[in-house]
Order: sequence, then structure tokens, then C-alpha cells
Amino acid sequence: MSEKTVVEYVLAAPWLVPIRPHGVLEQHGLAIGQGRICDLGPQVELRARYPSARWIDLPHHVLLPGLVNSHTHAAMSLLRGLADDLPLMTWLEQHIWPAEGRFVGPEFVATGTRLAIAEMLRGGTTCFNDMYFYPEAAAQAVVESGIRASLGQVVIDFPTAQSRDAGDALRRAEMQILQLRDLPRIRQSIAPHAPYTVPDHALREAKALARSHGLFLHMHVHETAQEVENALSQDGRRPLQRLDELGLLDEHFLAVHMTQLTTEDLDLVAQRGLRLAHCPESNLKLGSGIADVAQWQARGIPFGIGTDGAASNNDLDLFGELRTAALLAKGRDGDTMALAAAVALEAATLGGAMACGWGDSIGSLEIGKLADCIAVDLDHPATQPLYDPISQLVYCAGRDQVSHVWVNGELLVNEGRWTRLDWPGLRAQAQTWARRIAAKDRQA
Ligand SMILES: CSC[C@H]1O[C@@H](n2cnc3c(O)ncnc32)[C@H](O)[C@@H]1O
Ligand SMILES: [Zn+2]
Repeated sequence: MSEKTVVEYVLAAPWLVPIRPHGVLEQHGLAIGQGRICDLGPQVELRARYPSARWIDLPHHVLLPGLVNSHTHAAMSLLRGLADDLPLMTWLEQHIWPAEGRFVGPEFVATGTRLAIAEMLRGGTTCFNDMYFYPEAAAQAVVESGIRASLGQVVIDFPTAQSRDAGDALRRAEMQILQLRDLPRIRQSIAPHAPYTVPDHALREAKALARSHGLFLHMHVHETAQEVENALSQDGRRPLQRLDELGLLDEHFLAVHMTQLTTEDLDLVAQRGLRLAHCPESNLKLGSGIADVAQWQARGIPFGIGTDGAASNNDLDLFGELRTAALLAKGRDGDTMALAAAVALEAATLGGAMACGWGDSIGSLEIGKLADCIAVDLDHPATQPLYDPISQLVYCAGRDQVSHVWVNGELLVNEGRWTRLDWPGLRAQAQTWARRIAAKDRQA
């Protein structure tokens, strides 16, 4: 930090989980100034060092980095509950894609993204990695809300609300990258939807575009067994192998889902340095499979945790997702260490930050990092008595216990209430959309 940074306030709590280094610090505080963490240390020392800074006491709370949602389709919050209990391709082809074709446009995306941001912020998510149409409308919602996001420029090779085919989508992406480039708290990716919806030439172009702008690729890969089987019968290769032969796979590639990996696939993922996004609840609900996160860890493959969209999850609750991830891995393998609590929490914070284009700037509470931070109130029957705050956070705390949320040092949730957001107005807009969508759905 520069010598001149002025400490504006100090957050003080009985427990602080910095993520890096591992462990729990007791009676520590964070000094914040100009949107960054300027100091971190025992409260007695911070009091002496910054006698005139505003002191914010959080007497029953644990402070930790804001959670990072490594994969979502924020605007799909408006399609929550529209089609449940279906496998992926039936869900997409018979319900979601027709609904998106009818309703998606900039207004839909702006309202849906605002609704998703409201839900995510209240639940302790300070950054999300999005893949959806009209990212410029999502960007507007991000800027006005104060949250942080990586927004994907979608590439898909069929007619959608926003483009005719993959070539058209790529041309649009190229222009939009420049439009969104300098917006605050926004980074971007190129997001080819999936191996089965984007042809080789467009994947090569997507990679070239990403490279030329220093962006990462964000793609659904090996989500279901059917995806892999279809690719094998149509093309003779597994999708990952095809992506590798096209030169796409490296540390700037975020592969989402990855529930279907052989030993050879896992070796390739590790060799190429891919980053993965684990979305256990969406994978369960769509019956897609269960990712082998123990093998990911055994090979040192970095990963984050994502909710996927609210139309397949059906919530954007990263605390719930964390718990599902930690429990599911143990049940899958009969191994209680398949995903330990502290590892799951690291994936939902630092792992997500690294996977979604934010490098080392967020995801842990360390001096010099951006001040994205949350307080969870442990004075609740669900989290008492207390032996280990990390255990409480992963195995029993609910998102309603998130009391305060700061992004870039700005307080966006104060004692469980949004500071910037107009909830009655937003709820009315979301309900207007729901009436329209339900009316059409009844006609169909
Ligand atoms: C091209 S914008 C994103 C596109 O993806 C669809 N989608 C949502 N969830 C999933 C999923 O789990 N697998 C594949 N595709 C998904 C969404 O409806 C949009 O059309
Ligand atoms: Zn998805």
C-alpha cells in the first residue's frame, strides 16, 4: 500500500478467516481505505495505529472474503421454477431455449440480472462470473448495484435473441468488449456456450479474440454423459480432446461442470492448467452427474464453485452450494476428506477469483487487495455453540446470517438490508415479467 493511503474505517470481529494464510485469526481487524485493505492485525495494534479511523465493531461475527460465484446466468432468475425435474437437453430444447427466444432482450436481462444481484449480495456473494445474452444490459445492472462481475460475451451457433449464428455472435462480441472495457468492477470473458453448440472455426476465432484482448474463455464442458457419447459417435473424439486439438486448452480456459472425466481427461486438464467451475446443485437437479472433485484436488487442478442459473438450481445461494459441495463429495466417494470444509471455502473465494479473471486482486483478506468482504453473524441458534468458525460457515450457517457486505470498500448490505437497491421497484418489475412469461407459457 502507498504510504499516503488514508484508513477510512476499521472492521473488528472476534474471528477473521483470511483464506490465505489458512486458519482463523481471533480478535483481529481490517483497516480499509480507498477501496482496499490497508492493514490487517490484532485489534489492539490497529487501535493504536489508527486512533482517528471509524471503528466498526462486529461483536458476534466472522469476517471473510466475499464469495465468488464462478458460474451463473444471472438474468435467468426470471425463469426460476419455469421448468423443473427435467434432464438438461429436454430442459433446454423444450422449455428454456423457446422461452429465451420469446422473451430475452436488453430489458429482460437488465431486470433479471438486478434480481440475481439482489439475491447474491444478500447471501454474501460479492463477485459473479456470468454467461448470458446482452452482457451490456447486465453491465448496467452491475455498475448501478456496486457488485463485481466477469461478464461473458456469448458465442453460440444458432439464431438467438442477440445473434443469427456464431459468426454474428463473434462480431458482436468484438464490439461489445470495447464498450464494456472501462466500466468499474467489470472484467470480461469470451463465452462459447458448449462444444455441441459451437463449430470448430468459431471456437478458433473465439480463442483468438480472447487472446488478443487478454480475456479468458468460459464454457460448459462435459456436463453430461450424453454430451460425451454424442460427440464420440458424431466426431470420434471426446469434447475435451477436440478442444485441445483446436488449441483452446490452457490456464485461460474455465471449464464449467466437468462431471464426466476419465483418468486421461483429468491428466489433460492438469497438464494444460485449466480452471474448473463446480456446480453441484445444478448437476444434481438436472441429473447430469457428480464431479470428481477429490481427483481434481489430487492433481492440483484449481477450481471455483458456482450456482449455475436460477432456472436450474433454483437459487443463487453460495452458502448452500458450499455445503452441498462438501457433503456430496464425501457421499460420492465414501471419503470424508474428498472435499474438506476449508478447501470448499477456499474454492468459493480465492479459487473463484483466480478462475474468473480477477487473479490475486480479490478472494482473500490480505493487505493490498480490494476490500470485498462479508460479515456473518454467528449469534444464531444454527451456529451455536461454536468451536470452529470454518466448520460453522460451511456446514451450518445460512445465507440469512450474512449481515454486512462490502465491495471495493463500499457497504452494500448493512444489517441484512441493501444500501443501494430499491426492492419494491425491482420486485414489481420481476413480477411484471413473470406475468408475461406465465401467460405465454399457458398458451404454448
Ligand atoms: C448462451 S447464454 C447461456 C445459455 O446457456 C443456457 N444454459 C443455462 N444453463 C445451462 C447448462 O447447465 N448447460 C448448458 N446450457 C445452459 C442458457 O439457457 C442460455 O441459453
Ligand atoms: Zn451454465
